[in-house]
Amino acid sequence: MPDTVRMILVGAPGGEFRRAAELARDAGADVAMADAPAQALDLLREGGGDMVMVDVEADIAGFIVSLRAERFTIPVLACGIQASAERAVAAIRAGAKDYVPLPPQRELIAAAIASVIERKATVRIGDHPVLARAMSLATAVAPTAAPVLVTGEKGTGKEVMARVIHEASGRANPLHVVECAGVAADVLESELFGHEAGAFPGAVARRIGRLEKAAGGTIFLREVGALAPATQARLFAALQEQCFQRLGGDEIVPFQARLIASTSMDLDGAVAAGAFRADLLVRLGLVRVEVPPLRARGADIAQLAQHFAAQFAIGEGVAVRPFSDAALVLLSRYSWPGNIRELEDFIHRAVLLGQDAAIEPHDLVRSDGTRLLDLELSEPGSLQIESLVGRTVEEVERELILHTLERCHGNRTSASSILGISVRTMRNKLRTFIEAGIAVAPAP
Ligand SMILES: Nc1ncnc2c1ncn2[C@@H]1O[C@H](COP(=O)(O)OP(=O)(O)OP(=O)(O)O)[C@@H](O)[C@H]1O
Repeated sequence: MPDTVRMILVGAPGGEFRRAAELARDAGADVAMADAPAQALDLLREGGGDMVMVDVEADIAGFIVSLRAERFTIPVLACGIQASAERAVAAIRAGAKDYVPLPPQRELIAAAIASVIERKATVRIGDHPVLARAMSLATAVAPTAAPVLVTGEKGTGKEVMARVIHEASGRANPLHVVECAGVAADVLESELFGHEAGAFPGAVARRIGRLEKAAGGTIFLREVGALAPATQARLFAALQEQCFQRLGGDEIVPFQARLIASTSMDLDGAVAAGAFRADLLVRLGLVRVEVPPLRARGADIAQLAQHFAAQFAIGEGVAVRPFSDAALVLLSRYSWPGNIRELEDFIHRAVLLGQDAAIEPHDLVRSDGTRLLDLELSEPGSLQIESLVGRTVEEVERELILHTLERCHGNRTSASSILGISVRTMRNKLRTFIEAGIAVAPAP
């Protein structure tokens, strides 16, 4: 089932608010109506939510204080019928993300939903053998209940892979995405496990956590390596016992969600450094799916670029333009440290800025204006076999490993995936290089 955005709309039922709810539903949101902020809080505690839209005449400041006290981190939008500029500004000062005037305009409601919730594409572009290997493992494991750890550099498509697994699993409940990085440990614990009234000073009522809500579906923990030690311990116990308790509660809640976690960190290294629990890693990583970096995906780069160019051109209402051959060669020579997300951004700018009939090399620029042409690029063309003649296999292998590792910014897992060797073999080789006094790119 595709992911939906759950929106709580707070305002007097009927009239413009009902129309706003209809438009939000048309834009793909699952909308629940509440008469007042207190009822919205009840809805959130029971069923959660992704965004709230509140009548500017309501006590938005008080509502936002309650949300924070109960550790809800969802965005709030203000809306109103002919509200004064002062009221709209006051709502934004109180913490609302934006103000949407009513009567509602279809485009504004759709844009509000899209701007607050970055909806992730489930479309999967690319058929490079390295990706195909990862994909066939992902789909083979999809129908089972086994936890899956999706690894790979930032922006490679780990969340897209999690969605592929979820959709292939045929589970009815949608995918619940929980961001683990950059979220305070106590907020994340409430988000995951829920809490009972009185569990902590702001907990005025019971809240159902994501693990409970995702029963029968899939919970996706983004950047699981960022979990605080206490949360790691709680999650391990929940996986081990197949049940957990809400914070401050005694009731035993069964763990009925399929767990997928992602990481761009070297979690084996984090275990060795004592920053991540070894037993939790064993549980999470029962099956590991490695998403390859974009630079290792050959012709997929052009395919993805063409897909994004068409998608952005349609979105921006401009003509879809092809890439010149020179632009495609250029894209294939860059190392894409930010992977698909970086490619997406480059193509978006090219679509907006380009003036020619085709997208040309000079249209490919970074956000700071630096041209892709001026960035560090690999040599064009195929492997220079001639230059290898006269060298030993051992020397060539060593250089290949060291160069690949450098291109992967020291990421052992990515480099071994590109080279088609196990991480263990990679580590053993690197150890022998270091012992021989050869410099090796440090792990990120
Ligand atoms: N195969 C694909 N086809 C089309 N778009 C893709 C594909 N894979 C990834 N993307 C797009 O690339 C961007 C990054 O993907 P995603 O968020 O899944 O990466 P990630 O590895 O989870 O990122 P992070 O490490 O930052 O959490 C998204 O906008 C996504 O839609």
